[in-house]
Parts: sequence; C-alpha cells; structure tokens
Amino acid sequence: MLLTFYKYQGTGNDFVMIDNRSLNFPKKDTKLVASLCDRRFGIGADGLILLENDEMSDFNMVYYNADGNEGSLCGNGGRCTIAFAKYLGIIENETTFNAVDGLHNASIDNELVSLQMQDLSDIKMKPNYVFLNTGSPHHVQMVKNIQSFDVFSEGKKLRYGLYGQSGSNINFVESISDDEFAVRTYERGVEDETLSCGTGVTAAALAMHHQQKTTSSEVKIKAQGGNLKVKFSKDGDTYRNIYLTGPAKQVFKGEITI
Ligand SMILES: N[C@@H](CCC[C@H](N)C(=O)O)C(=O)O
Repeated sequence: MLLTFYKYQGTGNDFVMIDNRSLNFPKKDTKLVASLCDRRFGIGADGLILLENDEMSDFNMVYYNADGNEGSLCGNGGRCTIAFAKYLGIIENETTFNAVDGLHNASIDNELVSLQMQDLSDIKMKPNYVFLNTGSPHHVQMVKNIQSFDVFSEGKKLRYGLYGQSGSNINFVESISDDEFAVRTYERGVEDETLSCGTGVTAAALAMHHQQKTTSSEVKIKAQGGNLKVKFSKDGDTYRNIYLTGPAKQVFKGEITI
C-alpha cells in the first residue's frame, strides 16, 4: 500500500502526519509506526500523528511516540495537527478538537498556533524537583549551566530510576530572567532528548510559577528548537486558561510503501 504522509515540526519537535479520515492506516501495527519514525530506515520523526474524524469536534488526534506505542498528550504534536487541519481545509482559524486527554480549544494565525491545555491543580513538590501532568507526565528540575548539562544520561537515569517502566518525561530548567526560562527535555517514548516538548515546557512554566521562581502569568520558554510562550491564570490552587503558543510548520509531503 502506498501511504501519503506529511512531515511537520513545532520548534524542532518533528512528526509524521497522516490524514486517516478514511481509517485505512493499520493503527495497531507498533512496528510499522516505529519504522516510519526511524531516522535511518524510515521517514524519521519524534512521533507519528493520525488526524481522524470525530463525532464531538472538528477532528481527533491520535499520537504515537517514535517507539511505535500510543503516547499521552503531545503539545507540539497538537499544534502541528491544528496546522495540518487548516492545510486540509477542515478548520479556519479557530477549532475544538479531541485528543487522548479530552477536548482542546485552539487557534491559528499564519504559522503561530495557540493550544489550550486542560486545567491543572495536582502539583507534587519534592525537595529537588516538581512532578505534574499536563496531559503527559513531567518531572521538572532546575539545573545550572543547562547548555553543558548531560540531558541524555541524567534524563534516562531519572526516567527509569524514579518512575519505573511507565516512566515520565524529564525536563531540566534554568532561569534566564524574571519571566523567561531555558528548558531541555528527555522524552519518554523517544528515549532521547528532543529539541522541544510542548507538554514539557507547559509543565516547566507552571512549575516555575508554583515555586515562585516567576510571578508572571505569561512565561517565555527557550527550547533547543525555538521559542514558545505559556500563558495561564490561577484560580485558588488551580491553573486555568493554560495556552501553549508557538510556530508549527509543514516541512514536506511524500509517499512511502508500507
Ligand atoms: N513531544 C511531546 C510529548 C509527547 C508525550 C510523551 N513523549 C509521552 O508519551 O510521554 C509534546 O510536545 O508534548
């Protein structure tokens, strides 16, 4: 079967994107998904996304990590799927769509995509780190000299050592100014550092605010692959109106025999 695919990237977090409204893609074939994401033997990506029809909203997003397993929410993948839905003519500039963690509102202005995340109140504070779930599980830990920090080795150690087989994504954060932070992420399911993680930078921004490392409700994030913004409001113990904003771009289109 000849499969038409698109390649998208959001601040360097890259995805194979497939229009699966016909439901032709073999969704349970973990090996196929992993081989399409393989950077040497396949197309190459941090994950694969299927855009499907949805009864309750404009479309449904199904996300797989590069290891071929279905993942939890992907923030950058969500932003890229919104850009893809616009490219396909399914939406105009505003949308509501379904994902593994429920419905999301979003908007797109040229290549700038703003994705609303679920409200969040459960933030676990530990002496050296914070753990929270922004649609995907995230460990957030502050470090010094982030650019020379060994994200791969330290991330891998924590991902398995602290969180076992089910694991967590591991984010390392350094303050740049009152409202700006650098974030590097070891991603579960990719089992490597990626250039950006949308749910990870959202977790980092909320964790910084929760620990009073910033008083701003509009936090700028420098990921390795580009800049993102996380905006939110706080209502008692609950973070609401959380928006992740940044660029999402189509890179190329192709066909592959599967
Ligand atoms: N790249 C993602 C995070 C994807 C989720 C993850 N790797 C998992 O399943 O744990 C993002 O942009 O949020």
